[in-house]
Amino acid sequence: MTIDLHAETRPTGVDAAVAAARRVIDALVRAGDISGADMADVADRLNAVADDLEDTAPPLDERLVDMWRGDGNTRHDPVTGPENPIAPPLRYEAVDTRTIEATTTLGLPHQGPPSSVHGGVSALLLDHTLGVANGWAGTSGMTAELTLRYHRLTPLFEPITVAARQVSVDGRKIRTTGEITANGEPCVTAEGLFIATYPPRPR
Ligand SMILES: CCCCCCCC/C=C\CCCCCCCC(=O)SCCNC(=O)CCNC(=O)[C@H](O)C(C)(C)COP(=O)(O)OP(=O)(O)OC[C@H]1O[C@@H](n2cnc3c(N)ncnc32)[C@H](O)[C@@H]1OP(=O)(O)O
Repeated sequence: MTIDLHAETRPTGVDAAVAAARRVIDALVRAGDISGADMADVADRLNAVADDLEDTAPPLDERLVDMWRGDGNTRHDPVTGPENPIAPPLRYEAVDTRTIEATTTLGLPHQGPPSSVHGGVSALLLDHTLGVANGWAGTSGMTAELTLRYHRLTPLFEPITVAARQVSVDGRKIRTTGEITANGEPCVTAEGLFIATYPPRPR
């Protein structure tokens, strides 16, 4: 089974609220305590929003079933999910039948070294992108090993491309490679071993 690469971001519903939350996260990290904003008031207003959401949320098991409906890609993951405010979000394009890529620009919430992407964020983006490349190529699995090499700093504030390719499938062992590039230069390269299995989706 191959998967859809695009979880379209909708202009309404939770996607719109999640896009607003991403703006809030970015603006808070940007503002810090040297901003002129009244942060006590900001905290009150954000807590009021959270109170409203918590009061109206469905039971957790109901939401889990909703999140995992269908058999293909999901809308909630922390890398591409239009329903997840911690997702940048990446939007993949097919390069060929086994290779995908996405271009994005990250900002201060994902900072590690000064003006550079946190190494753990790079690992997150690559783990997921390798996993989706497997889904795209037709044989999915869970990460058993992920080996990363950080060649140079990955910049914030300018476009970076995250790409992955399924290299081989040998029984249950899936080997997949990937990279993050900026200006065509590799910043991080990845080699992954995935095992073809997946926990059952909540139904
Ligand atoms: C299948 C259908 C799916 C459909 C989905 C379609 C939609 C797709 C859409 C969107 C894609 C989304 C993409 C998401 C991406 C995110 C990925 C993650 O973050 S995954 C979470 C992090 N990974 C874990 O938490 C794993 C935890 N570990 C485990 O569960 C097990 O250890 C597991 C599954 C990795 C292996 O356990 P075992 O019991 O199933 O398999 P054993 O029998 O131990 O090993 C099988 C073979 O693999 C080797 N193997 C296993 N682990 C190895 C390792 N670490 N290094 C080397 N070899 C290993 C073994 O030596 C064995 O080899 P020999 O058959 O004997 O030759």
